[in-house]
Amino acid sequence: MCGIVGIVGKSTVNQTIYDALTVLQHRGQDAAGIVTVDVNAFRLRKANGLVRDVFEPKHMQRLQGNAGIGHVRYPTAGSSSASEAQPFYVNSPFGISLAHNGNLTNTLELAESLIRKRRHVNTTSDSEILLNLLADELQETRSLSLSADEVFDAVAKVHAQTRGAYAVTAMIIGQGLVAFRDPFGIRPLILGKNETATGTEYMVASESVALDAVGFEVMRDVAPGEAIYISLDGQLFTRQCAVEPSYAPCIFEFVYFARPDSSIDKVSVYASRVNMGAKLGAKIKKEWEDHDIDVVIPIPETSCDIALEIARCMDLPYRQGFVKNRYIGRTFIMPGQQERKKSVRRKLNAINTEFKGKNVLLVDDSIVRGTTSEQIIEMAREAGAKKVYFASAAPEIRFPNVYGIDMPTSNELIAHGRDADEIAKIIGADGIIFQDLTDLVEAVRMENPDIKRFETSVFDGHYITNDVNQSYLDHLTQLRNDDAKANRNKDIGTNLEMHNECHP
Ligand SMILES: O=P(O)(O)OC[C@H]1O[C@H](OP(=O)(O)OP(=O)(O)O)[C@H](O)[C@@H]1O
Ligand SMILES: NC(=O)CC[C@H](N)C(=O)O
Ligand SMILES: [Mg+2]
Repeated sequence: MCGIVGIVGKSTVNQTIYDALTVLQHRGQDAAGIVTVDVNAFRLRKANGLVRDVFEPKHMQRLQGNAGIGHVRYPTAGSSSASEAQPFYVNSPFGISLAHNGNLTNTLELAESLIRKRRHVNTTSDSEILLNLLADELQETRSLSLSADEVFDAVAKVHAQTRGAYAVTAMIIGQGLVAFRDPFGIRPLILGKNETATGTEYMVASESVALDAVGFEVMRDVAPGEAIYISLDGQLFTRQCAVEPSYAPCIFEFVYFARPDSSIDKVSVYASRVNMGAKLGAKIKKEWEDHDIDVVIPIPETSCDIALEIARCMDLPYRQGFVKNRYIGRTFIMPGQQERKKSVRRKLNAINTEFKGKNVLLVDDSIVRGTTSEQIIEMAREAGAKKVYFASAAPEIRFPNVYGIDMPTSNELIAHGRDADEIAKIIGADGIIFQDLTDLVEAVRMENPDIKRFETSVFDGHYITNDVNQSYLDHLTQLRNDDAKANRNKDIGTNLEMHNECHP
């Protein structure tokens, strides 16, 4: 899940984009990039690493201009190479730079069609393909100065060819900023503004928290299939560019990805998590009527709001029994299983007194590979817990994700082909309980009943874009299982990469 941002401002935007990316860091820890438009040239800095490490003062000084886009990356296609960090750049027409959150599902088909059009894609990234597709459609216009309608026509043609999930910001030299969201709105995108003495500044971002952090006011979510165009002189245009748009936002944004202080599609992420806690608390009370739980303990950080509500519903004490090292990032979005495994104990440590002699209910937002739960249960026992129960605010994750979450192979999922008892046995829990899917959907929908459905494929195997079959999933397994990724990334660093980087 990456984070994207785009701004057309009235003064230099480098610091604003940087600040926005720092609050979107939870969406991608692998690489970061910013492109600004300095008169008629792009200024680019992108590299592997966290935002605070990628941009040194010397880079910031060169990122001049009143408009720009930014990206934080969590790779879900291609490799982790710095050359696949975003934004991507293509020189024709105009000069376009693009940042993408999501994952395309017809990448191969699109790559072939681009080859037939004599377009070259230099990396294995699906986002570079998306950029070339947009460029190719804009090329068709032949205008030297684009109208908003010409930009929207190009986006409509991109929609017609592209399958999968994509929220995009793209900067076109001499023209403006275009942002669009796939026809199901799988990935989030929000629009905001800032009134200044010299006019209105506009900004789009993955989450509202990015607007809050830089003092922009939220205008509204970008609708599924909709495109936003902001000319460099600051005029805002919008148009629906998809033929049959319909809301199906990814439910995992609410479970795990997004920050609780964000609002996505008019749903407060925090409120949806509290609702998840209420639903799960009610289920535990009903199904474990004679339970012997003494205390509810969250597994920081994402599950804290959920666990607190479970404790309240069950009339049990809530204790923060694990301390999180604030300098270690999110475990699940780390690139390899070894690194993920090692990081759990470096990240979380138990306060023994909260466990000694007690029956504890550990709460997490989700169990994906079981990396966290298995180790955390072991830690709870080492800290002296008598019994360790486990509650997951998401149902069993049994199917791969193809829309921008790196869960490409079912074999890596602990719940794949296993029932709750078998999962409890593997992670070493005395009992386990999962949220029902209908309750999870309801927990989010309660905050915005206008959303009729969500993208829930990891739980039910139903892929909203209707183009995902077993042979596609097998292909993905080959391409993106942990071993394949590790092999592919072995050469990184020795490869010659073609991207603009600021030399020391
Ligand atoms: O079953 P697993 O494969 O371990 O994945 C699930 C865990 O990973 C995430 O935590 P993470 O540490 O990424 O982030 P957080 O601090 O926001 O909870 C999520 O909140 C679960 O705790
Ligand atoms: N998580 C994402 O949104 C990833 C975007 C894109 N597919 C990449 O791998 O760079
Ligand atoms: Mg967690």
